[in-house]
Amino acid sequence: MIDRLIKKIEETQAPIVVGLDPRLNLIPKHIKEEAYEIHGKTPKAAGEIFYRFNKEIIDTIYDLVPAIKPQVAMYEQYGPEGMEAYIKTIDYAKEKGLIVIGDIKRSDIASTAEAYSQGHIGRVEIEEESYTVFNQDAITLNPYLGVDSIEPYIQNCKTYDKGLFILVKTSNPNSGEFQDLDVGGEKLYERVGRSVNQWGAQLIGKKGYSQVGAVVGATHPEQAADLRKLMPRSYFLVPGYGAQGATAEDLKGYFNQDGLGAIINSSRGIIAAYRNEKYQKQFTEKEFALSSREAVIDMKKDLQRIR
Ligand SMILES: O=c1ccn([C@@H]2O[C@H](COP(=O)(O)O)[C@@H](O)[C@H]2O)c(=O)[nH]1
Repeated sequence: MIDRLIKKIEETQAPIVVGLDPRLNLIPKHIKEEAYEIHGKTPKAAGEIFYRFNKEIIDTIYDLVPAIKPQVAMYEQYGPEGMEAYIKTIDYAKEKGLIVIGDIKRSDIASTAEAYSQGHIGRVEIEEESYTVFNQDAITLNPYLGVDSIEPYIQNCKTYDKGLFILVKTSNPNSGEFQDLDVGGEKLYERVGRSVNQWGAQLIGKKGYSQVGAVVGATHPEQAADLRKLMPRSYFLVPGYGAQGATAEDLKGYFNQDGLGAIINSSRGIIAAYRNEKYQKQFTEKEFALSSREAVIDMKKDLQRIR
């Protein structure tokens, strides 16, 4: 996965992942009205709305970026209809050649992690048949339960060429509450970073990076520079740019000298760009996807300044 991701980053010259986090209040009226007319104001309509919205965005940005990151919470809240939209979004993005990072943040004891791993990055078996359910290339995980909770995923990374991004230093304002605690002379996030680096050492790709990467929030540049040194071969998945306030200037220390090592996420900043005055001057609400395209182009230019 990591070599495929790096190849696409090099081809597009865009270390960008577009977060597909649809919310009904961020979706253009015409899409909602058409779905409500057919399905009523139901979870079925929500699923249809999300898929149509995502598809139009994917169609408009797939040539510019290497990857998308659907956030499972947005879909899961609507039950099976929401999850159907999640799966359809993944499959469509893959058809368009995009790498898909499922933001699922799972964590559980090994025997349960095994089931998550099979469903999300492996294959599930039903008697003598086996199926791919969620065809993601990589997923996000929470490391709180320790290495035995991560091992079932590492096995599937080897078998199926998949990737992991493990929470190391998250972007939220209270991330320091536990992650910055001193644990024997270092911060907890540093301790986790060392472990992630070690877990990934067995999965280094041709380009020198591991299939096991880290989530490092764009809102903590000092900690990121520290982690960059501790975990030179881990790819960083970096949320927090745009809507959460981080800027390109904050991101310099997330990349290695080779210009690689980080992929920056923007979700609301791209999918809701049509509500931004800057793009409203060029495009109508019905042309929301063109606003998203323009926002990706602007983000790419912004990141080029610091790489
Ligand atoms: O530390 C983290 C880990 C994950 N996220 C996720 O990234 C996106 C950010 O969305 P924006 O709209 O660009 O703020 C969202 O899916 C989060 O769940 C994060 O923000 N921070």
